[in-house]
Amino acid sequence: MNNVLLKNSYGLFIGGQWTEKNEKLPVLNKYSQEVIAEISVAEESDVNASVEAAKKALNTPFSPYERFEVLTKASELLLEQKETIANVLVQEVGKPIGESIGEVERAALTLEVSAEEAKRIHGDGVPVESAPGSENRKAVTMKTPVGVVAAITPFNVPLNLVCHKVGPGLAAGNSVILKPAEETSLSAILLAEIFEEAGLPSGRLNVLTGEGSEIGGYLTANQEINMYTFTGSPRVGQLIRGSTGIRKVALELGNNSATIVHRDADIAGSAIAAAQKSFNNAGQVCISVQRVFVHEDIYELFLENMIEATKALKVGDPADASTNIGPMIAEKEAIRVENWVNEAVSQGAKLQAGGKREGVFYQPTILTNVDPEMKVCRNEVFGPVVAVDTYREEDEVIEKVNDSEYGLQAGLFTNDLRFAMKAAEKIEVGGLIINDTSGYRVDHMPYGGVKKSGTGKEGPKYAMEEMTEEKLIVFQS
Ligand SMILES: NC(=O)c1ccc[n+]([C@@H]2O[C@H](COP(=O)([O-])OP(=O)(O)OC[C@H]3O[C@@H](n4cnc5c(N)ncnc54)[C@H](O)[C@@H]3O)[C@@H](O)[C@H]2O)c1
Ligand SMILES: O=C[C@H](O)CS(=O)(=O)O
Repeated sequence: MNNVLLKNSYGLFIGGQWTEKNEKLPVLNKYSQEVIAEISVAEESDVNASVEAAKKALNTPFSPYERFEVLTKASELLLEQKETIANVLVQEVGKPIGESIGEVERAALTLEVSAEEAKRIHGDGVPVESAPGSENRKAVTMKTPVGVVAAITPFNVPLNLVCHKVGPGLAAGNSVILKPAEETSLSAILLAEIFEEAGLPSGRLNVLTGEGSEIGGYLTANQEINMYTFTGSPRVGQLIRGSTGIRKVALELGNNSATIVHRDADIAGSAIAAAQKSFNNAGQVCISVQRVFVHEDIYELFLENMIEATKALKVGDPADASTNIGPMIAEKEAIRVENWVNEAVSQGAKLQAGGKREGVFYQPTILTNVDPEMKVCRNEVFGPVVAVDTYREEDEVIEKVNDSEYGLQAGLFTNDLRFAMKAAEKIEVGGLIINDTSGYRVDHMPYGGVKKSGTGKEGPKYAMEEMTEEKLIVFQS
């Protein structure tokens, strides 16, 4: 694979200007651990300057059709640079090249859908005249931008999850201040360059890089920001919720996703799907399959198939097209996963595949004989580990799935419509995927969790609901 021609260092993007700072953070190639570029570290004054630039930009009209044009152009430019940007994802995330190309394609689609939604923003007619005494009135609602939106994003899907905030944010008529994850900020910076080229008015998108704990504090303290949209860990999500008062907050947080494989399921198909969705992006996906519940009648055969599919996965250089699983984001994360698996084994779990770490790599790992209180079941692993358990009764498995503080998505393999309907009613998640795993997502669908998995929905149309205010206008004649 060709090396991308990245610059040595990148600046902040504020009010349409790129500003280099003296203080820098390195971005590592997660496979080689070499520095690929440096990013500037924003200070409080930069945060405040970006808020001023964002507010100023709101004073210049930016019509829905203009937003449509800019977002469409950005989507096209992203696709034109697909290979280059995928190459950056390979390096900064350690994501295998096939998946990285897939992420760029999805990101372009997210922007395209956002562009389309920009033309569909509309309010409603409200029949106030039907209330006694209001016969001489008429009312409509208008959707107005919330104003300045701060978007804070995680390391694992650093381009598409940024597009899920910037796309709807701009489409809804807002200005956006983006704070991408420090480990993987380069793709977000390249996206800002693309928006510049696409003709986005100055100040509508600002990018601040640096340590989240510091910049996050400056962002939440700034009272001129109208809304926060955050994707990341529940810990940080709670911090943001706790420090933003009555302002709007959308939170897309973690999960320990479950998938049920019922006795009538396609055993081989579900086992292959579960293996793929447990381990893609080294399990660093919020809807990654972490807990599988298999009906007792098919358990042995399912497990055999899943172990075979898992052992066929190749771990290695993410730039190599034959690689399925690359490095984790950092060695300390691989060590954490290793500790959790070792602890589970010491508590009685059985290793069916994997269980070994080599530096920043952790092998795809299947555990059985698990207990719900083990960390690998109770917590979010965010690594290539899956716990496979059994069940006998429908109500029992629904209870097992719901025995979680999270509730983002779940999967259920069955052709039994009655069970599927019951599961749809009883399973506590934002999305239930029938005949596929928890790991299914297309970018225009409503996506978001219940319980500790967050509040608010993404998918451009749904995110734009969150990023607009519904204003009522009443006319009296
Ligand atoms: N629900 C979803 O759609 C979704 C998608 C992807 C990832 N995630 C979750 O994200 C987590 C993994 O990502 P991560 O490790 O990058 O998460 P993280 O919470 O550590 O970081 C996310 C972002 O928050 C910033 N940040 C850190 N401290 C902050 C603070 N005090 N105030 C404000 N911002 C701060 C970081 O710099 C980063 O940009 C997992 O829990 C995963 O499930 C959820
Ligand atoms: O990590 C969670 C992501 O939202 C999943 S996806 O990449 O959007 O499918």
